[in-house]
Amino acid sequence: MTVQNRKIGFIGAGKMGSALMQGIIKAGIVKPENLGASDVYEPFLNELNSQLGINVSTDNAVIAQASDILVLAVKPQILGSVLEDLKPYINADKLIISIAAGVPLATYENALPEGTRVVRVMPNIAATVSEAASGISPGKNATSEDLKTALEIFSAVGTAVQVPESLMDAVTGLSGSGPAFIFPVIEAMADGAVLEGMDRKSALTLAAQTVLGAAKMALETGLHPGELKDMVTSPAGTTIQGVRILEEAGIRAAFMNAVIKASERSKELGKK
Ligand SMILES: NC(=O)C1=CN([C@@H]2O[C@H](COP(=O)(O)OP(=O)(O)OC[C@H]3O[C@@H](n4cnc5c(N)ncnc54)[C@H](OP(=O)(O)O)[C@@H]3O)[C@@H](O)[C@H]2O)C=CC1
Ligand SMILES: O=C(O)[C@@H]1CCC=N1
Repeated sequence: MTVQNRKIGFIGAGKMGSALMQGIIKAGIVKPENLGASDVYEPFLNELNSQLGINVSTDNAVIAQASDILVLAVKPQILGSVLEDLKPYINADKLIISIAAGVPLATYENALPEGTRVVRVMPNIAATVSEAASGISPGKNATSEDLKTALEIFSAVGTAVQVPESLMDAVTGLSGSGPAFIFPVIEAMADGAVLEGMDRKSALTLAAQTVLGAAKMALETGLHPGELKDMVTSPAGTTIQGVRILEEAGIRAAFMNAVIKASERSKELGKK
């Protein structure tokens, strides 16, 4: 069964919930009238209703009851109380997809009625432009059809891969948080060119396209990033000078540590 004729509801229509809704509508896998969202902030819901044509409510119960697939997109810190509120409206006919950082599948399975089908997903904000990277782990009651459904939804907004749940915190630290590690790289590289005299707009365009092009080469050639770096660094040329500066600044350790720290925070959030 495809998601085409199923009703998908979002509990929480903040940054990630609305990014996913935009991406899903853009991909055309669900009609706006089959999408719904609830949130505590009404003006934002009204904006989503007028921009995307989706159904909205400030009452989570309304969206939960109307949905076949319920995407939980609230902060991990308030998830416990949201699950308590939702419990009366959940049964084994509904598929629950949660994108909350850190929270293990067992938390949902224990808090919701026996047999509830849950899939845990960690997407990223690039769903807005159909380029999300998502990790997906099905829970103990999820069927193979449920996994297919989750893969269909998250592949429609980018790339989605199944991962064992034990790696979901690593996915969170890497691709969930990762866009925020790369945006400053784009900004800082552009700053360098601005310092050299380039206008800000051209500098940002060239910096962002450089990151996009490098990522595309890594994905499409399948070559090791070290080999790709070697293709740019001419002997006694410009690039190797820049590479030395980055190595002196400890860029590799900094990025590794950022991913590790974010993964650790994801683990911590799951324990609360
Ligand atoms: N942002 C990202 O890049 C990513 C986020 N995630 C996950 O997505 C989830 C949402 O994150 P994000 O979108 O950034 O957070 P946001 O704060 O932007 O969105 C959460 C929304 O839920 C609303 N809300 C608060 N309480 C309730 C409630 N009881 N019922 C319904 N809605 C409520 C919030 O309103 P208010 O602000 O008024 O409290 C807010 O609009 C988190 O669990 C996060 O871990 C996963 C991957 C990437
Ligand atoms: O920062 C966070 O906690 C969320 C999860 C991954 C991206 N944003």
